[in-house]
Amino acid sequence: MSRLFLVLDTGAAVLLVALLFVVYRGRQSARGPLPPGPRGWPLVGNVFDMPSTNEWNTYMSWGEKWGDIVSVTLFGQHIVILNSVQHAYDMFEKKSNIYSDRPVITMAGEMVGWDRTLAVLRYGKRFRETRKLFSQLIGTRNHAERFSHHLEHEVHQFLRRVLREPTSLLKEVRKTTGAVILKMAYGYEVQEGDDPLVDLVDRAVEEFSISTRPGAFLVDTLPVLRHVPAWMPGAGWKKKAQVWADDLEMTCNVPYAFTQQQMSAGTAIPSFTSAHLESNPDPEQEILIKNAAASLYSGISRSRFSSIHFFLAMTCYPEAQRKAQAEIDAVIGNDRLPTLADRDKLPYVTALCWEVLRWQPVVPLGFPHCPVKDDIHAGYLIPKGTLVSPNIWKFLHDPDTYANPFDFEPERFIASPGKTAEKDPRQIVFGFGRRICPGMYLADASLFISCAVSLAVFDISKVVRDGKVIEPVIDYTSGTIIHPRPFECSIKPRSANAEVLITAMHETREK
Ligand code: HEM
Repeated sequence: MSRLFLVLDTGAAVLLVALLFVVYRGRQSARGPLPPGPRGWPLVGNVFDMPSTNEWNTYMSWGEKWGDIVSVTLFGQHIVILNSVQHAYDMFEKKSNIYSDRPVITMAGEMVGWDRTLAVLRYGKRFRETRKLFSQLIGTRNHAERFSHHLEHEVHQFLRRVLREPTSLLKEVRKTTGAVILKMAYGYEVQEGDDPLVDLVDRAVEEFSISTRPGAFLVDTLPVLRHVPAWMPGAGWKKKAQVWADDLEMTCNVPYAFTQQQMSAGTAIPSFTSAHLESNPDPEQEILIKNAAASLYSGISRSRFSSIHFFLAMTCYPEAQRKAQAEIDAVIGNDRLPTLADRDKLPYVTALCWEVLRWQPVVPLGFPHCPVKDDIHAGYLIPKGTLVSPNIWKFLHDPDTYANPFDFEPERFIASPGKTAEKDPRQIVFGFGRRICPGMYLADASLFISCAVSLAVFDISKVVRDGKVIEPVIDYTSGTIIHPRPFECSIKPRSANAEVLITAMHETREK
């Protein structure tokens, strides 16, 4: 008897699900068809189709099968992937009044607390206020250039440390990007050796990257799970969320308190926080300033990983490296280092930096934009709240835009008789519309200066061990922000003169 009930119950449940599915599909078609995509299952949708590594490749192959706008669902959440940059411009820029919101991310945003920072903030008054503060610091090319001495100083420190310890490249890149942001945001000068604040910020940034990784936490798809008690077996992620929330809280408060204390002592170095605290001491503003300063952190990892991509590219493509060095030698000579002001005189080095951005974009799928209301785009229904992800990686490897897209060829950005330059990748790599990366000028300037001075003084090559050349494996992590897995490279001064130059730059600054 009980088996009969079980069969009836199961049968009824299946019938109900099927009915809901038909009604649901019917409702969709009444409003317009959703973009095509792999066929999912009732209720769970495309759970079994979603890739867990190199997502951008799978999405690109879906594009070849279903077209430039592909849609899937996960437990009822619509996800749209754009495989043509034109759709990204048409939706995020031309219809920016609709497509400027962000999705609610339960784990990273609500539970850890990153929703106080710009990248995760929903569109609205708070977003506009934070973005405005942010833009006042680094929103234009002029702002970035105003920081050129600071950028150059940190990069010279980087050269000196790498000269001393060439095998600790990753650690030194981390320290340099941390130092740039901490000084700009708080007027904090990092210490020699390990710096507690760089370590703290680094930890929080790593946790940001893990917690915003699409699909990393089931609670993002089923938000009701956030009410599961932390003691329940399998709820270890809740403890993790608490530890990460504490780290983020400290990352916001500790450097902020440092600036306040320096200001009271009259010893503060001018910074984003000190400037805003002086002009706006009211407590409501204090939270805004704290959150805007903390928003700077989330950008650190992107700048950092572009520098790592540069070292990987130079290890793999010695020909491009030689051409860039020849340009620096001819234009700058050997008795000084290039500066940001030399950029216009170094077109090949500039093109090489653009190619680093294009070759392996650090944010391959951008951050999702969400429409605030239903939209009909290219004849398809894009329901309110859909996660719309631009496949930036595909845009930058589209053979219609870039010839031989998988090769590393800086020349593609230099026009020559009978050949026009290919599209500037900065029009793609930094995202779109009202959510375009506000750190782009700073990122662009930092990448140029760190590439130019590194090329001026170092030879970067493959490691040779026991007479055998070690080929670096080009393999990437997954997630919102990606970076290459550890690889070996040899970094040596180009000449005795280069070595003198690195030391001299440091000593001149110290006097
Ligand atoms: C090569 C380096 C960088 C790349 C490739 C990059 C790329 C991006 C992309 C693709 C987005 C999403 C844009 C969109 O939603 O359409 C973004 C957003 C953002 N970036 Fe960057 N970024 C870089 C460096 C930086 C730096 C150095 C900072 C800060 C110092 C920064 C701060 C931000 C912030 C705060 C957002 C969120 C903006 C918003 O949601 O309104 N980024 N970035």
